[in-house]
Amino acid sequence: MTPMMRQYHEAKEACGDALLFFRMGDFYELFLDDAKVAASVLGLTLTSRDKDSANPTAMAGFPHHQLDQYLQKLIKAGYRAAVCEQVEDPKLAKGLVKREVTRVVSAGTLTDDGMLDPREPNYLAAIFAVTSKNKSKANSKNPGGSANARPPEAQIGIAWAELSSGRFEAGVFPKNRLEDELARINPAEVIYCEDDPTIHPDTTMPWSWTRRPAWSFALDAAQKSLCKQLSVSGLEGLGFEDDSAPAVRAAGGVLAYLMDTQRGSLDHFRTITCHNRSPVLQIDAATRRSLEINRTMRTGSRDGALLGVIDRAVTPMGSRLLADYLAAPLVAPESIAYRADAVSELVGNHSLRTDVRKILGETYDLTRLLARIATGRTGPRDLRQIADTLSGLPTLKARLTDRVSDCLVEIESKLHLCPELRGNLENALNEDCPLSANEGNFIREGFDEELDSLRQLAKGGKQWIAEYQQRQMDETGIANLKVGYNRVFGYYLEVSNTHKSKIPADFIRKQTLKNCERYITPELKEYEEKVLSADDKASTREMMIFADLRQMTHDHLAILQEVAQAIARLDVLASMAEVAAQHHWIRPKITDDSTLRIENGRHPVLDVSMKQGEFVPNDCFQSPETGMIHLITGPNMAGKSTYIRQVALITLLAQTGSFVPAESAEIGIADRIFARVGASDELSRGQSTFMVEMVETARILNTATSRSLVILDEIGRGTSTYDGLSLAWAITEHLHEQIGCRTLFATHYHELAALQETLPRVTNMNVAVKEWQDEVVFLHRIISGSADKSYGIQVARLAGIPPEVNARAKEVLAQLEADHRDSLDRPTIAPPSSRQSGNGSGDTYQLTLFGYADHPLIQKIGQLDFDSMTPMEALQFLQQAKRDLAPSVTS
Ligand SMILES: Nc1ncnc2c1ncn2[C@@H]1O[C@H](COP(=O)(O)OP(=O)(O)OP(=O)(O)O)[C@@H](O)[C@H]1O
Repeated sequence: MTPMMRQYHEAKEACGDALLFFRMGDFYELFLDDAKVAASVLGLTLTSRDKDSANPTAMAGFPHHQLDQYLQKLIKAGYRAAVCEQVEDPKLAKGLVKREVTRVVSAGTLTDDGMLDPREPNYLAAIFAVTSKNKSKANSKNPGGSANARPPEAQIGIAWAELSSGRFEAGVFPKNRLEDELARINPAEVIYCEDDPTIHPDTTMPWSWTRRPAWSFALDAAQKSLCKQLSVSGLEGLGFEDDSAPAVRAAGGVLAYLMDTQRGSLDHFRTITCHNRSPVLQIDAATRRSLEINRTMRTGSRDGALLGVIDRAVTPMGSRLLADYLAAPLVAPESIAYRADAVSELVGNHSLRTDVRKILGETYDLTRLLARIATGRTGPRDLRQIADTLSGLPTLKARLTDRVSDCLVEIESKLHLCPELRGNLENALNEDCPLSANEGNFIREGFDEELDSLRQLAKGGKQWIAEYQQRQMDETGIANLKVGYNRVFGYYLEVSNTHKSKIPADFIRKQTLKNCERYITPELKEYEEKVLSADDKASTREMMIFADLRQMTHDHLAILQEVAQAIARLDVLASMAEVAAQHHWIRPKITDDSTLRIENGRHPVLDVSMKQGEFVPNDCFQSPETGMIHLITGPNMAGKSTYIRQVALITLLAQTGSFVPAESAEIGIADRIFARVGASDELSRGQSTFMVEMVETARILNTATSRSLVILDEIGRGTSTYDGLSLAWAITEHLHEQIGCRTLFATHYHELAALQETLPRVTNMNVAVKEWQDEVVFLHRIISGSADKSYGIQVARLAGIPPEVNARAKEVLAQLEADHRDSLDRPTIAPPSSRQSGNGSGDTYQLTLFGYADHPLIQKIGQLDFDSMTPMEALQFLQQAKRDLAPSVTS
């Protein structure tokens, strides 16, 4: 093995399962199996080293400037990559150039702008489950209560961090909420303990999974490393009490992974937030999908989802924070009011809003710039952008003075101007700076005397060389004599063979090429010395100044992070205000009960995307007094789903502090929102559509509280009509009797309308349509009462079902309806046994699909007196009954 291959294997060993990008001169090379993966995933050409040997080594490579592009492709394909750089100047290296793995890149540890969507956070999450094996360690001081207490709910610690911003949070959650919490965080990568038998990575999820050794989740080590990183003596002060051990272990896992992969400093991780200390509106993964909060269901894109439509943020920081706000709306009325007051002020003050947005629009992504400073990956352009961002702050701060809302006052107080830092950066850096310091020439002329004089010398030297070339041409009479430069000889004079005879005696020949010869002269060498050393000295000096500026900025890290956070918050509030002002949204009244009063509400997405006035507004009034369950019937395409989603989205928006699309709204704070809307295809997860629907419904029935908001769309559709209707019936009863939460249930089972007669808090609603010449006209207006017709066949025609199929469907429908009337006339269904025994009401009600109470046969049976009948008479009665039911039954 060559020394270089030995060096390669050492590096490869240190980076585990990551593919190793090995820097060789101007190329990155991959070897052996890595090369084969790279060839297939990245489309690189597979070649081999030592082709003639018995064991050639597979290799594939690409020019160094294409690194980002290939890293991105590899990470998208679910791989991790380690970058092994040359860490000394090859010119100065004695023997083999020193190389080191400088970072390991994975989906959750991306920081390069080119690989990140500026509007999306990019979290790395770690999960740590409390299993019987590690329970005593995880929760030593709180082993789970007394002997006869119920076994404690299984728990899981989740921590999440963003390398590109320094945001770090952790919390303990019931284990059955794992998927929901991960859906809220929406991480790019999830790490978990390889020894944990209870974690089964679901590879259909949109994040990648990485196994990590158990030691990296050890409690003691986690506590120590977190305290060291955050410069605190204990984690209790940050809200992590004894019962937070799983969260601490998960956070330790995150930190260990970052330290392992980043090798550089993590100075921007300065604190960690304990998630459990500030409860939020709980939204499970299915609801998040159904409501299309971040992504649309069909295309998975941000555009068209709530987030994409209402995002008017002018900075990427604002866009990312808005995503966080929508992912975790608030439940404390005072916190909601704190934000809403600020939105209100910005809505009411047009010029303030416009000015603020204009200044914010000129700032850069301070959060990510600071992360690059902290991790030592910063360049001159980053520093210049920090200076430019700071330069907008005085006007912004001035614009925010004398504000009324506490939130804006707080934001103003956090816009630290950092005049000294700004002055230094502005004075030192050119307006147009290169990305990398190695490119040089970014320090302004006049900033540093020594640098200026070195630059002058270098420039003067080059000029001298040009003059020297001219002089030599004149003196020798060689018109095509040139001064050239290469690394081996430095400066030389090049003369073509045709002029060989004119070479003066003081030219010293250095190299013979095919058509020319190269010479040096003592005079040329003397000047070369000056020029080159001046150039070198100038770049060393420039690097020194750059390092000072970087250090100075690093010293302001904490204060600048506060500024970045303030800018992001202001941007989100101004974005909310902008949408509200543009689309005439109003501030909802937030109450602490379970009322919902929305007058002329609109769907937030359609309200923004449809032309003004096109969307038909609708009311929604729910309260314990006026009814908590709305059963909404109506034809297909009438707008049932739109309506129920609109109510859920208005509630969600209201709890983020935003205004809402309505004429007036009173929203009782919901603790959870559940949406079971539309069939989601989970075949890849091995579940049928009906199964998914039932799993999600089961979860609603098991976890909703009286303060929740539930929206259900056509529950039971994926099975037989009888099964579906029975389930929908029983689910509605359960929601009414046992949970008592606000519920909007859109359904095609018109039979459910009968529930209004016996369940006091059920109200029937339907969506108005008009029939006109066998056509159906959708009015999209929600009115009280239940629908009497489905119009499915008319809607099918609109969808392009061929006329002959449509006509036949009408015939079949007519036949079915006639049969239905003859044989199943007004059946009855008894109320649930619990209700019968519970309140003794014993009500019965009619249901056209069920029971046969009014059937003549049933009535005859009811009139029989068995005591006075002989067995033969009973048999004869049965025979006659069978004959009466002929022909359908007897055949
Ligand atoms: N209030 C409204 N104003 C204007 N257009 C609306 C309104 N509500 C719904 N629509 C339009 O009608 C279409 C159908 O709405 P929606 O999907 O809510 O109907 P639906 O009753 O749930 O239908 P289905 O029973 O077939 O699922 C939507 O695409 C939307 O564009």
